[in-house]
Amino acid sequence: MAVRVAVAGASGYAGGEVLRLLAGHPEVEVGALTAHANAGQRLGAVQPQLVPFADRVLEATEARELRGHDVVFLALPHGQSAAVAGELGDSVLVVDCGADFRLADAGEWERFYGTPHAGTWPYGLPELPGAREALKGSRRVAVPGCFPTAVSLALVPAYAAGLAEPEAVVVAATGTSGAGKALKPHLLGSEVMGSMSPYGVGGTHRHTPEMIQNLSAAAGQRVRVSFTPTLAPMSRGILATCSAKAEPGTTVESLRAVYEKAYQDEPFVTLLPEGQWPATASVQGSNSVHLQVAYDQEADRIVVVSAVDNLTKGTAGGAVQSMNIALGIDEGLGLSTIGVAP
Ligand SMILES: NC(=O)C1=CN([C@@H]2O[C@H](COP(=O)(O)OP(=O)(O)OC[C@H]3O[C@@H](n4cnc5c(N)ncnc54)[C@H](OP(=O)(O)O)[C@@H]3O)[C@@H](O)[C@H]2O)C=CC1
Ligand SMILES: CC(=O)N[C@@H](CCC(=O)OP(=O)(O)O)C(=O)O
Repeated sequence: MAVRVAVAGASGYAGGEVLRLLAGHPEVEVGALTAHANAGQRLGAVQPQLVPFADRVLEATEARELRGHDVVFLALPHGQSAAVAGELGDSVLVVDCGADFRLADAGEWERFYGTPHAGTWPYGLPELPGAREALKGSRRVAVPGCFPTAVSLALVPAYAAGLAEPEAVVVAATGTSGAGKALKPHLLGSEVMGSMSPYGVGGTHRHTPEMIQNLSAAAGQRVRVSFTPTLAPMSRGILATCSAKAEPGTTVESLRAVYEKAYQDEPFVTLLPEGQWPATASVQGSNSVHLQVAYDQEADRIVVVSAVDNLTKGTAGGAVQSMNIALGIDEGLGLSTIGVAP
């Protein structure tokens, strides 16, 4: 019997990408689609790429529209998820693409988001140690942020193997879709085209505590992270350059061996052949993460570069992958490893 799924926030970028993937999922039947300002519109008017659902009408995001489904994806602004989830009942699988339930530390949540902490749900990054076990059978999933996905997959193997000192530096370029669909002057084409710029500099970006949480869990000690995001003139994609000082004895061979072992059985993480570097175009529209590692002998630093599509593996792909695990169906259903480059 098909799994009946609703999507709240179906007019937005994350909700639209969830629907694109669900359209190709063989065990899913798409039910209610909800929105906020766009409630009452045909989906085709705001998401014309979603042809199979074009004539669906967007409902208001209210519990009565979302009840009666096996799975509800929430792709809402931060702070909106707890109230909706609270009205859905414990037997419904709620997959939250927002940040509300990602952090375990209430103090860190309040420091970066400025609102009371809603709680902590199993974390939807299955490739992290222990994550699949926590997701299996769960009825709540917190989908990671797009940058923490790219950075955690890049650095967790090094920390888990004790190859890196507990202080990482990350500079990551992102496409503009990471900021959502709402109009913002700094995202106008005339501001973004032909230009790159940093934002959230100096430890202020809200994904920093999420990266610290994941890397510290792998390292078994607190890992400090200096994170600088930059906005790149592209719609989708993240290219994260992550580095940390190497622990004594690290060699390029030991580093590569750790990453080969960590990801040899992971369908959505590809360690590229030596000398080949990740590019955002290669993972666009796919649930893949591409990685490359290097050991900078002169600086004595491990350097790991990762590429993800922020909307696919960085949000909706990770959400669907986590749904599959939670429901006990094939983890790869509805997901592709193939990008759309060029
Ligand atoms: N974009 C990305 O790369 C990523 C996004 N996410 C997360 O996914 C969530 C959605 O982000 P994204 O799709 O980018 O944002 P968008 O701005 O593109 O979409 C927001 C969605 O939420 C709806 N909405 C807006 N205000 C409210 C409200 N007050 N109550 C209920 N619904 C509301 C909008 O409806 P309407 O259009 O009708 O107003 C729209 O459907 C966020 O939590 C974001 O952090 C996570 C990882 C990456
Ligand atoms: C370009 C841009 O603004 N990107 C967003 C990434 C948002 C994201 O991945 O997710 P959450 O909002 O769910 O945490 C940012 O840096 O805040």
